[in-house]
Amino acid sequence: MMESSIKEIFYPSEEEIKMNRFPVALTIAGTDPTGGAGIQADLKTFQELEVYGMSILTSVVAQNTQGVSDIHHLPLSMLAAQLESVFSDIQPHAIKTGMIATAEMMEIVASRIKSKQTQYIMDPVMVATSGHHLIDEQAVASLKESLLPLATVVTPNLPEAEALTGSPVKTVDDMREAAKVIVHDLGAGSVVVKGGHMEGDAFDLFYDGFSFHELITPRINTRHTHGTGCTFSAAIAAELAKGYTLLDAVKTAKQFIQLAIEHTWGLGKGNGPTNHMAHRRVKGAAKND
Ligand SMILES: Nc1ncnc2c1ncn2[C@@H]1O[C@H](COP(=O)(O)OP(=O)(O)OP(=O)(O)O)[C@@H](O)[C@H]1O
Ligand SMILES: Cc1ncc(COP(=O)(O)O)c(N)n1
Repeated sequence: MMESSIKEIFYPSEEEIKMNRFPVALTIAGTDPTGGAGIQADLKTFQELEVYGMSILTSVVAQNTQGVSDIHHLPLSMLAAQLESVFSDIQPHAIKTGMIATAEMMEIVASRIKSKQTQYIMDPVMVATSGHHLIDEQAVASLKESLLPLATVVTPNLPEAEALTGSPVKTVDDMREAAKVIVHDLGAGSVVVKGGHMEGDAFDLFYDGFSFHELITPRINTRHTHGTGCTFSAAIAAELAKGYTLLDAVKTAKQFIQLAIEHTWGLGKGNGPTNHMAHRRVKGAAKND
């Protein structure tokens, strides 16, 4: 009895194996030794959403809930070698990129993603919550020209939307304008402009090039929002890897991050990480409402 129940829970069905549709997601990002952001947060999120996670490191970051103390960018040859290791063996159904600090790194990643028919989620990580810059100034141009046009969806917060569009993004109207520029001028397939940095409700705006969808949840009054953007975009990647539509994936990711923030453990002396397991506590949480 025990044997069969374990098998049911942890192993894909014969059907899933046959269909080769055991969902696989890949994150290409930096690290966070305290586990709240970067590839650590991405892999936790993939796993919680029952997607097999793979990860490629771009930079090793010495950071915690109080800030970033040092960053080591991996040699370009190591980035290329990791990409070859993965793509020569296991094909992901969705690829997510987070922190990619230099233009050279972005060009290497873009050349591999371009050759893939896969969903690509770009989290345009630029500045950590602590204020530390995680990307070179000149890399922003490469992010816009090489990576962004490949994205199925891009998930800028307000400062990142400003950096991408060159215009202030402070109000909902600004968010709408920025969303149109990011899709129609910069070439992203779709965009979620995240309103975590605004006052009032946690208001995100999803734009797919045709219609706007407002995703609004009550703002949680907490300082523990380290890695919220990483976790949110990783959740979108997981849901797309499972075959859900873009709108359903974004809705599920919104629910996931809301619970992760609401049930934070408050770890660390600064801005603590979210609780990637929180969704398990909500019995029968709707997958997509
Ligand atoms: N205090 C909060 N309460 C509820 N939702 C929040 C809160 N802060 C952020 N969010 C939500 O978390 C998600 C991530 O948005 P946010 O603006 O924090 O991204 P970010 O700045 O890129 O995150 P980070 O840089 O910390 O990884 C969005 O869905 C946003 O609405
Ligand atoms: C490797 C990595 N990627 C992304 C972030 C942004 O997260 P936050 O804005 O919460 O610091 C980070 N701090 N570290």
